[in-house]
Amino acid sequence: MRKIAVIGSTGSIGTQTLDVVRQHPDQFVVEGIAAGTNIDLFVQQVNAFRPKKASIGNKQLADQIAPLIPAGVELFYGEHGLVEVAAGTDADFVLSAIVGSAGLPPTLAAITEGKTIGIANKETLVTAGHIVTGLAKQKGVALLPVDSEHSAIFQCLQGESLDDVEQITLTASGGSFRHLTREQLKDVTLEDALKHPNWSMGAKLTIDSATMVNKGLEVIEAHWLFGLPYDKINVLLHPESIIHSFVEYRDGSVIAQLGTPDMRIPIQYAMTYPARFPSASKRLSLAEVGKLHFKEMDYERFPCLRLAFECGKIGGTATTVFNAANEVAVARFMKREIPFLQIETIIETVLSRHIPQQEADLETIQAADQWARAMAASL
Ligand SMILES: NC(=O)C1=CN([C@@H]2O[C@H](COP(=O)(O)OP(=O)(O)OC[C@H]3O[C@@H](n4cnc5c(N)ncnc54)[C@H](OP(=O)(O)O)[C@@H]3O)[C@@H](O)[C@H]2O)C=CC1
Ligand SMILES: CC(=O)[C@@H](O)[C@H](O)COP(=O)(O)O
Ligand SMILES: [Mn+2]
Repeated sequence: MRKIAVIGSTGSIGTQTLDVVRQHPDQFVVEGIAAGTNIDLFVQQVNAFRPKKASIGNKQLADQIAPLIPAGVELFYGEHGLVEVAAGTDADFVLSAIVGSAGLPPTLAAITEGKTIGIANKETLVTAGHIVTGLAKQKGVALLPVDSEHSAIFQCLQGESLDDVEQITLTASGGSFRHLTREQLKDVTLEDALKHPNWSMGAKLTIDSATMVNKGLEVIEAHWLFGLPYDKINVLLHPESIIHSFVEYRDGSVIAQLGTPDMRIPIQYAMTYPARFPSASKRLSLAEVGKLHFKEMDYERFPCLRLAFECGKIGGTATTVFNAANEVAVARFMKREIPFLQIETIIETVLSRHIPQQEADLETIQAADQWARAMAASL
């Protein structure tokens, strides 16, 4: 029986993780769950899974739901609660699935306690990749990818040597506006941005996919997860999201991972690794799909991807600032304060005012994150 904790249990990844638990009740027990504001779903989850520890976004929400929490479940709130759920139970596997760099403290706490991490929260690696991977190495902790592209690469690397890898290619759907020109992007709405062509995901990630920031975050995530230099990481437009990513080896062989766009497949793989369990997910029929399409990335059309590569190569606090500026810009777009194209303007402007610091410790990273947030909010 694997004991798990889910950080971000009410979100897209969190609910699908709990679906996997429901499909394999004899394999998993939920020791902890943490969420933000969705108290109705959170209370349902607490009553269904009876974790030892549960945490909600803030004290006010905790007081509101306390009478609905069954005996035997300890209720926490806020950042302290996230850390309690991530690190303070008997769970041996923690699924890190909140959104944004808020995922950093609980992920570091779980690693410190030696827990295996299923890492969906890419912002954690982009914000402090060297700290997260350094601590994981020191503690002998596995960071198992959940992001579909990284799970694909991880699967393609099984039994292979990294020395034989010529390059890896992350596929990109192109997002909600892939058929639009930059001129047409001036007038797009929030509602349109939230319609991803292939995946059902949280709002922030869906917007990131439309700006191609998501692929930029994923390039940096791949650098940290697989220890590859940026010139070995490639991106290819693939509108169907069937080939989730692939690895090219030095003998000319290419190994790809394919599947229907269903996150329960990579989530379950991380939860059961190195075993594979049965899954109810829809099977891929290539005959039904018929054709797959591919196109070189256009870095003029998607400047945020170019910026992400640049920040990744600079390293240090550059990626921290890239991520934090984006988080604030996306939140502002979702509040309808700024038009879509200003997301990239804000990221670019904040980066242009930042002097990156190398080999930054956690305090320096957090200061850079806060500075970028304040700057992005003020523009
Ligand atoms: N969705 C997907 O298919 C994929 C997601 N990812 C990554 O996984 C992460 C989660 O994405 P996704 O599930 O789509 O996001 P969602 O917005 O759907 O869910 C986010 C979850 O985090 C919780 N949360 C957010 N902020 C806080 C906070 N400060 N404290 C406590 N809980 C918080 C939310 O709680 P509540 O809703 O209750 O407020 C919710 O449970 C992101 O980093 C994303 O990039 C990666 C690959 C695929
Ligand atoms: C499902 C998943 O992994 C998302 O991160 C996905 O990558 C979004 O798709 P695109 O960024 O390719 O549009
Ligand atoms: Mn992805």
